[in-house]
Amino acid sequence: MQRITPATAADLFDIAATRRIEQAAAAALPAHTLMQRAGLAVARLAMAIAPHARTIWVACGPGNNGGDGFEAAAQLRHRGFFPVVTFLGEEGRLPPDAKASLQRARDAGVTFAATPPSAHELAIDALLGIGSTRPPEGAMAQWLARMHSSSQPVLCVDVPSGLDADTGTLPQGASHPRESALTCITFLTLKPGLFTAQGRDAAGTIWFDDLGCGAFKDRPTARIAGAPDSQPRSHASHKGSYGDVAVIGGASGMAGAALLAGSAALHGGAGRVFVGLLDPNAAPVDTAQPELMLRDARTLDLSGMTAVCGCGGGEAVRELLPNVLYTAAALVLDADALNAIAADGALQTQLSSRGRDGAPTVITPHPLEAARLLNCTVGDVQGDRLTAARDLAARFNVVVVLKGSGTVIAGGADTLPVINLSGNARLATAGTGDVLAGMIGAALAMRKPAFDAAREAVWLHGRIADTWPADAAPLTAGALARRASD
Ligand SMILES: NC(=O)C1=CN([C@@H]2O[C@H](COP(=O)(O)OP(=O)(O)OC[C@H]3O[C@@H](n4cnc5c(N)ncnc54)[C@H](OP(=O)(O)O)[C@@H]3O)[C@@H](O)[C@H]2O)[C@@H](O)CC1
Ligand SMILES: [K+]
Repeated sequence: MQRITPATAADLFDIAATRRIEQAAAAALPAHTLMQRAGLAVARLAMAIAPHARTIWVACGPGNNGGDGFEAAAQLRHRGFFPVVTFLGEEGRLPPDAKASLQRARDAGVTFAATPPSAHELAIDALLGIGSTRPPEGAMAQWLARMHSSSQPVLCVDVPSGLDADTGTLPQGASHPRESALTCITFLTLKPGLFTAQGRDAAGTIWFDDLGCGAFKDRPTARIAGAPDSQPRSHASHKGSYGDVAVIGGASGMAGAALLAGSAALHGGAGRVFVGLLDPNAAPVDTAQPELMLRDARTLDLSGMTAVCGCGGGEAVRELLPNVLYTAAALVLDADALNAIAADGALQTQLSSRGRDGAPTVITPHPLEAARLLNCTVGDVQGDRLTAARDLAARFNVVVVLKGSGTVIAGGADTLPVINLSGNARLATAGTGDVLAGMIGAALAMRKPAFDAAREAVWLHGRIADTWPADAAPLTAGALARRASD
């Protein structure tokens, strides 16, 4: 059993691949072995979470997820605990594994009840796993709401019931659990939906158990990539070794966004950082960051530079985009640059031919910007973030950083997308996106391949938030930028 952390590197498998893997694993073992192992793993984790529990409520559904619950209840009873099982299903329609485990729970002397116990110290959610086909309703929805409104911990079996294990979406109106009390133990494969969209909030702390089946020979859907390797700088290097970044943005009243991106590029390790401001009346120097070389955006020659374009760009950035797309040696497009491209077919054509020509290009949309670029709704993007990121990457021949909970980094068809696990809600504050764009710019300027530059910067950006002291002042974008070298 392994706890999944932001530093974990592993492949993710969708439901279809998980089914194939489960079939192959089951065929290689005596009947019911997988479910017995799954139930034992649930019981062990339950005992670790609530070692002094008097009552453990095990809510079991109509399929094999419920079977895992019966099996866990049997194992808990054997160890002196008092599980109370509530079962929502028909015994006659249970799959064979679950039926066998139901009998094992009965044989172990587990208590069965028609309604949840009046009090419990731990709830085990074994209602639905990867076989969820529709939103939970009636008693199932009520039981889930009851678990999630209780102050007692919840242990989800395989996936939180109702969560789409491929996309991480929860049915509309699903009760929203509190992360602190949530644990999920998932079996055989790590599923992408646990790590993006609503998955992270719904699952809480995630544990993985391969049920003794080892590594799998199936095509992963995506992966979690863990911490990037740190590469020490060689002693015989100089500022030219780390490249030039030019931030293009900061229209009237929005200079701060461009300065934040510049600061992040600087602290992220770029050799020299120019900030090309779009506001002709902008101050000629940032006295707080004199290392930043402030220029009029229209005067910068971007050939040989990495441009970070769009931060605080307003409408003004639009007129510069044809030149930026044409000349920048490497490019990060953010915010207003993306909005301008979404509204202009000619810029879209230019962007995709730039990518086709092999010029390193990263776009960093949040879901609304992604929806504009894909000409769909935010709901469509959030309903399947992996597909949205892959579609954008394919359409524009770029590396895509689709921001949000479980940021997705997608590249070409032969690159497995990555879901990033570092970061938290401290990043939900103005300017953190500008900082990310600057950090990616610094990594590109150091001539890292675009996908690696994006993945590493996203991870580091999140890690700063994860390591921000709980008792410190709130994390501001300025402070985030200054720690970009961490
Ligand atoms: N076999 C093994 O040894 C192992 C199995 N494992 C475990 O099996 C799980 C997969 O089992 P599974 O395929 O039976 O699917 P599961 O999620 O239990 O649900 C299917 C049932 O729910 C029903 N249903 C669907 N939605 C519903 C709703 N909203 N409200 C009410 N009912 C709803 C659906 O009915 P139907 O849609 O057909 O009407 C069907 O009856 C997997 O996640 C893991 O926990 C692992 O431990 C490895 C070892
Ligand atoms: K479940």
